[in-house]
Parts: sequence; structure tokens; C-alpha cells
Amino acid sequence: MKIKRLSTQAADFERELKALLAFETAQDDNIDQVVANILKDVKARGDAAVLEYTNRFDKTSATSLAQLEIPQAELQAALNSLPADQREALQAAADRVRSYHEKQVMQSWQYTEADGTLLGQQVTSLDRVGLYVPGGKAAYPSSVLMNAIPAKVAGVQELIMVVPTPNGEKNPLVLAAAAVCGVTRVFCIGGAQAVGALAYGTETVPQVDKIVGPGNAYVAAAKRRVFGVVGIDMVAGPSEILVISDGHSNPDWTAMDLFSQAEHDELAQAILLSPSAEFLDQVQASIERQVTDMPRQEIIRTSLQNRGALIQVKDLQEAAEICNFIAPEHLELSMDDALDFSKKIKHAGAIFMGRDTCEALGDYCAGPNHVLPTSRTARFSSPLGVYDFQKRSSLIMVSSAGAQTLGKIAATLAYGEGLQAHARSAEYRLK
Ligand SMILES: NC(=O)c1ccc[n+]([C@@H]2O[C@H](COP(=O)([O-])OP(=O)(O)OC[C@H]3O[C@@H](n4cnc5c(N)ncnc54)[C@H](O)[C@@H]3O)[C@@H](O)[C@H]2O)c1
Ligand SMILES: N[C@H](CO)Cc1c[nH]c[nH+]1
Ligand SMILES: [Zn+2]
Repeated sequence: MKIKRLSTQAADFERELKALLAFETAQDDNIDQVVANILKDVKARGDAAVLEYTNRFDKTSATSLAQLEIPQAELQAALNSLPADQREALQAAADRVRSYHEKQVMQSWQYTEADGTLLGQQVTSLDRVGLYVPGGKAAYPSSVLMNAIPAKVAGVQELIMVVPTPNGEKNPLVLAAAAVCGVTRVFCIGGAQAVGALAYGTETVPQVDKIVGPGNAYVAAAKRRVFGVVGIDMVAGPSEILVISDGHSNPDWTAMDLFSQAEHDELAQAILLSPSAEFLDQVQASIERQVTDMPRQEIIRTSLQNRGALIQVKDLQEAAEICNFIAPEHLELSMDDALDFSKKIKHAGAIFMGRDTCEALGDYCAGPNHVLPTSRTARFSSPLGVYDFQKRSSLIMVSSAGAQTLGKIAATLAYGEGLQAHARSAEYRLK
């Protein structure tokens, strides 16, 4: 298998690295045009349009949108019928994810100034949110937990989940996860039509205040387009992993860690940085040997050949600098003293430290959220969290004494802006 081999010592390394990373989520013009049309249609025709697109893209044969809603009893039945090991694993993962997210809750605060003026910030939760759980190429019960638990912890009252069910096949673990999390309503719809239904509301699907969760390019383009009508968490792209190894890791472990994200999607990106050319050779050999055993080897091969790379760096300091440029969704630090090294990392969605911490643990059960910024957006955004389901209102209660001081300042500035009503409004309160 031909995986790109780069060296930071090569004259054209910077250009090669930029070419490797070039990928703009939801920026494909053709996809964007398809999505624009779907959204327009869903806005105009509601249920009928959502039903039509769902039957077309997911190969279902529903005759009404109501048929695509999964009743609570079916969610609970799915949970009750799970094999014990799956039920316990789901519950254990949910408990760990909840404990972690409880630490993120933002609290209201206020303070009182010497003249009695009170200022502060009141934190409230969103009323109703839409949770997008991907389902086209694989089913993601873990994404149900990662979307729903922070919303619940924040205190959101209504959780409306959408998940495509290609060929009408429902995944029992996905349904069970919705039951474990207390999701309010579940619809078997996906893609741009599901995003449109949540954003605009239809006869059957309620309009939400914010849509969160990962998805493919159609989902990403739709979320970008409905932003403003509703809030969104982020525009997430295909999964990514960057491994930095000191060269003393087990090459089979490293190869499998790269596969773990490559197997998500042909467009997923897996990159390894190491100062050791010998280690890069060992990982290349292990990839070739191990890939033949992988059920999703076609996806892995395409991802690694088109978007993967093994990069030789001068030293680990240079690896940290490259990592900060790449700003990967997931970063594995496979080295001694990884905690210390992590202080050099400014931009990464999640940092997995030490040779025992494979990224896959974070996908399911470590505790932190697996919905993370991709495509270099970790430079300016953060993992999905409780804070995405909370918002802040500023609090201002000016005392009579405070109105005198502030009134004069405000009036002066208002006259400076030529806004007479602002100035007079403040001056009315002056004694
Ligand atoms: N960041 C995360 O936390 C995370 C978690 C899980 C999955 N993912 C990523 O999410 C993505 C999931 O993608 P997926 O495709 O499996 O599921 P998906 O649910 O995102 O997309 C499936 C939907 O895409 C739409 N679609 C497909 N082809 C279409 C076409 N030609 N025209 C119009 N619409 C079309 C259909 O409506 C279908 O229901 C993958 O890239 C995966 O790596 C990310
Ligand atoms: N790695 C994905 C986020 O990029 C999340 C996931 C779910 N299941 C397995 N993995
Ligand atoms: Zn994963």
C-alpha cells in the first residue's frame, strides 16, 4: 500500500504538508448546491419533502413521517433486549461520560459594586435541541451518548434525535443508547433533510434551537447553511488522528491506532510523526501486514493512500510545532513523559497521553466528548460540551447612586455618537 512518506528536511515539505491537509468541510460546490435545494424544499413542503428524500437516500419505504418516529416503548424494549455485556458497557460508558461532563457546568455569578450596583451573568439552558447521530456508513451508539449526555447535564428539556436508518435497519444499540440518555423523541431521518426538518420544523418534527453532532459532507453543508436560524455546535469534517511517537512505541499498536480513525471514512486522515526513520519503516510494514485482516480494509486503504502520511521530523520539538499547525481532532502522544510534552500542544481537539492511551478509548468511554473540532478548526474551537447547551444573559441592576455616575458617562458618549435619545434616557435618571 502506498502511503505518503514525507520528511521535514525536504525543500518542499511545507507545500506538501499544506496539500495533505487541504480539505474544506462543506465547501464542495456540488454538495452545497444539492443541500441548498433540499433545505429549500424541506422549508416549503415540510413532512412531504423529508419523507421523499429519506425514502430516496436511505432506501426506506415509509408512507408518513410519523412512521419514521421511534416510540419510547421501542427504545426501552431495545435496551431491555440487549445482551448483558452490551447493556453493562453502554451503562458504564454513559456513567463515565456523565461524570466528566458534570465538571463542565457553568454557574451564574454576580457581584455588587460599592454604590450598590449589581452586575453578573445568568446561565440558562437551551429549551429544545436537535441531536444529529450519523448512520450512513456505520451506526454510532457512542455518538448518542456524546450528544445527549451533555445536553441533559445542562438541563435541556427536550432532546430531538435524528439518525438515518439505511434500508430501514434500526441499530438496537443506538435505540438503547437513546433510552439510557432519556432522549425525548427519535426520528429515523438523516442528511440535509433531517437538518432542515430540525431547523425549520415540519408538521411532525419540532423546530429546535440548536443542532449538534457530527455527520458527512451533506450534514456539514446543511448545518453551515441553517446557522442563524438555529445555533450549531461546529461544522465537523471526517475523523482525524495524529500520532507523535518517539520511535519506541509498538509499531503494531501505532498502525492499529491509525486504522482506528481511517476505518471511519475514505476521507478520514491518519498521520504519524516520528524522528525515527526506522520506526516509520516498521509501522509501514505493520500497516501492510495488518490491513489484510480488517473487515473495513477498503475504507482504510483509501483513507491512508489518499490522505494519510508517515512524516519524519528532526526531533520531538519539531513534531509539536507541526502538530500545532495541523491542529488535529485527536492527538496521541506515544512517548515517555507525555504529560510534560502535552504542555507544548496548543491546538488539538483531544490529547491522548502515554502508550496505553489509545484514541479508541476516548471514542467510547474515557469520559471526554468524542465530538471534536476537525479540519484545523481546533485552532479556534473546542470539544462538544455542556457549555454548548448553556447560554449566558448579562445582569445589570444599577443603584440610584450608580445611575448618577454611569448616567454622566453614558450621556457624554451618546452625544459623541450623535444619539440624543440614548443621552436623554440616561440624563432623566440624574438627580
Ligand atoms: N466527529 C465525530 O464525533 C464523529 C462521530 C461519528 C462519525 N463521524 C463521522 O461522521 C460521518 C458519518 O457519515 P455517514 O455518511 O456514515 O452518515 P451520515 O448520517 O452523516 O450521512 C448519511 C446521510 O447522508 C445523506 N446522503 C448520502 N448521500 C447523499 C447524496 N448523494 N445526496 C444527498 N444526500 C446524501 C443521506 O441523507 C443519508 O441519510 C463520517 O465522516 C464519520 O467519520 C464523526
Ligand atoms: N472517532 C469518532 C470521532 O471522530 C467517534 C467514534 C464513534 N465511534 C467510534 N468512533
Ligand atoms: Zn472513532
